[in-house]
Amino acid sequence: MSVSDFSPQSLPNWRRAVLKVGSSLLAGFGDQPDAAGLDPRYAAGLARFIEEARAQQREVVLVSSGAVAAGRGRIGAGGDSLVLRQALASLGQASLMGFWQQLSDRPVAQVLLTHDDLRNRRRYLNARATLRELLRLGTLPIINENDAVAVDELKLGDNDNLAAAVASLVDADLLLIATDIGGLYSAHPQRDPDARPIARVERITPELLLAASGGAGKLGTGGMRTKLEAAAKATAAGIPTALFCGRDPAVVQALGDGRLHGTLVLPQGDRLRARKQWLRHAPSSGRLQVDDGAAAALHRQGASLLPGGVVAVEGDFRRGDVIEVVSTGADAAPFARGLAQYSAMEIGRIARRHSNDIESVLGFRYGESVIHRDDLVLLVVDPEVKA
Ligand SMILES: Nc1ncnc2c1ncn2[C@@H]1O[C@H](COP(=O)(O)OP(=O)(O)O)[C@@H](O)[C@H]1O
Ligand SMILES: N[C@@H](CCC(=O)OP(=O)(O)O)C(=O)O
Repeated sequence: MSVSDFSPQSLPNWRRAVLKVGSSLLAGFGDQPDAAGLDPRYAAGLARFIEEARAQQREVVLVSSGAVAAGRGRIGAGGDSLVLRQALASLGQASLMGFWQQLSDRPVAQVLLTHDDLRNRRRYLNARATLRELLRLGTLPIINENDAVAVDELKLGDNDNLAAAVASLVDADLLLIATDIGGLYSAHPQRDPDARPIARVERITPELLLAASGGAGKLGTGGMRTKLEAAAKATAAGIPTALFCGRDPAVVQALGDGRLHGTLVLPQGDRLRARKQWLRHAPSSGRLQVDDGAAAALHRQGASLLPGGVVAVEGDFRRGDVIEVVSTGADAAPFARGLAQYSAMEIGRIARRHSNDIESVLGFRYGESVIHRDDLVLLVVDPEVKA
């Protein structure tokens, strides 16, 4: 099996990507690994890819495994029980961050998440706001599962699935999964000599999942199966997913030039359409009445709803709920929907106020808008604005 099994194809155009780097690229192969058991021989190329992407005005959120391997390297513990892995992850996480910091020109920022954080609407929005802010500040956010507290139902289980969840969380337009093999094969490539490379996947079928179920490498958690599961989640949200070998400098270099040697899993529909479709049909928990100025701003593509334009609040919704937006006047049919950044009670207090006053009125602030433009969908097109 070699990387040249996968002939090049165009990578979809992207502006924000989530890059997942598995333990198989960070540890377990060095004759002289550093004190934490991590070895930069492959990570350095991936860090360079991230820097070059930033230079092209692209944003990358990194999901990095390797804490357990780093912890093991530090104290040389054998064994594989869950609680030992949790302890090793705690021992290794700081080393993992230090490792990436040494390879990166920009400040790195650690975000540890569990499944629970992503299921809970408020924590989901908070994590999203933090990640957006970290990107705005020009830092490199690095995400890992919060292994010390995550067991069973709290756990996403593997970083491939975590990366897919993060790709939706940050509205990425590409998920990149770097691993130690060229891409997806029709069977376990190290065990089946007839395994064929699969460069393009239109739909993830049960047969494909079965082909990918042969288990992980010696350091990895889920093998190809969890990568395909992650790709299924991301592509269902409209995010194309690329699987490639992070060990081959030529493959990583080509990626920066928009060429993929690996497996591309195609999105099921358009990313924005998938999200907007959801916003359009999710049950709403309340309404905001807005003045003409705000209505006109929302009709112009790209505007968020600011508290100053809100005239009245109806319903008892919470931060993160879907709400409708209506104009004042006789015709009260909603013309937009979106996710509330603040609860009904909070919006009641900041309505008609300038965004700069939010903090002094509420004592805290999640952001300047009551509905962020990324979370807003227009239901009707205003003919005057369109013309
Ligand atoms: N059908 C398949 N195609 C490619 N790799 C497979 C397949 N089935 C199992 N694998 C295994 O999955 C491994 C990659 O997963 P894993 O070890 O979990 O890596 P990582 O640490 O990068 O997440 C490969 O090295 C290979 O041994
Ligand atoms: N959170 C764990 C990684 C779990 C995991 O999914 O590992 P991998 O299959 O190498 O991506 C760690 O940092 O070691």
